[in-house]
Amino acid sequence: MWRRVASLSPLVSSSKSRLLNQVQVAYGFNAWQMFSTQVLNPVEGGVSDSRRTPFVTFVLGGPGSGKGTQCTRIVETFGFTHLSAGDLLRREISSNSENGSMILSTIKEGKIVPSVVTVQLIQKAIETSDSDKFLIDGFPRTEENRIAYERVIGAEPDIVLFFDCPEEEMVKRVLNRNQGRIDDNIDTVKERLKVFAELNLPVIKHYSKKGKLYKIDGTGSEDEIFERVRPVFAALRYPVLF
Ligand SMILES: Nc1ncnc2c1ncn2[C@@H]1O[C@H](COP(=O)(O)OP(=O)(O)O)[C@@H](O)[C@H]1O
Ligand SMILES: Nc1ccn([C@@H]2O[C@H](COP(=O)(O)OP(=O)(O)O)[C@@H](O)[C@H]2O)c(=O)n1
Ligand SMILES: [Mg+2]
Repeated sequence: MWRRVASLSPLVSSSKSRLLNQVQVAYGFNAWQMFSTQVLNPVEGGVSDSRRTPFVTFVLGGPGSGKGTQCTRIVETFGFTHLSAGDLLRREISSNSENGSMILSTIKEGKIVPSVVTVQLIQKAIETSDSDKFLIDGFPRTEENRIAYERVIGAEPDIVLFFDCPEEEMVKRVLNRNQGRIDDNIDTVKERLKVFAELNLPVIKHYSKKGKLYKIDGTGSEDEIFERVRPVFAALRYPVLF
């Protein structure tokens, strides 16, 4: 059995602020095994207590809500490894993989790439990293994404951040993003907002019900928003983190 002890004080669930204490999370025998920092050592007499599973944060929010920007800040301050689902998919396009043209047209239309593709990319990125704490940004976008991840990885995320931002502000930010993205145009943004409301909000609701959701006000300056994010991570009492 792979065990982890974490004490969390989430600030916000869905609508009301409430204090939660997640004291122990125990996972079964699953894909996280490969993250043990020590392996069974018959010479020294067994399994070390320092075996750990990675700490996973899903980072959600509509297009332009500031997920990537705040992930960069969390990485700088708390040392997480940032995995952006969108970046992984865009990398697949540039590497001319067999799925490249399908991914390109899906992103162009503002639709969602089949979960099997995205989950495989995330799984590979996790497996080839020696980090033990990940921010998975822009994933899961749909209930199908979420269920596929849980099935393949064999675990739920530890916490979920949701950047809540008015549509008007998100549109403004995306149209000013200037990163040469094929989906940063008004028509695709409209579709992405629709997809967000229809398919991503149910995922957010799911994690809210489970007491894992931290809803962050995504308006204001980057610094102001980070000051809302900081306490979430500062409150973690998890030996792997600090
Ligand atoms: N608080 C903010 N105020 C204004 N612009 C922002 C803010 N946070 C991020 N941005 C800008 O908005 C755009 C979208 O941010 P990004 O982090 O890429 O969002 P997401 O990953 O959620 O789509 C980027 O150009 C970014 O520099
Ligand atoms: N889990 C995911 C994440 C992104 N994507 C695709 O990639 C596009 C860009 O995702 P992104 O996370 O980089 O976009 P932003 O919300 O950061 O603007 C999405 O609009 C989808 O077309 C997906 O299909 N499935
Ligand atoms: Mg992003």
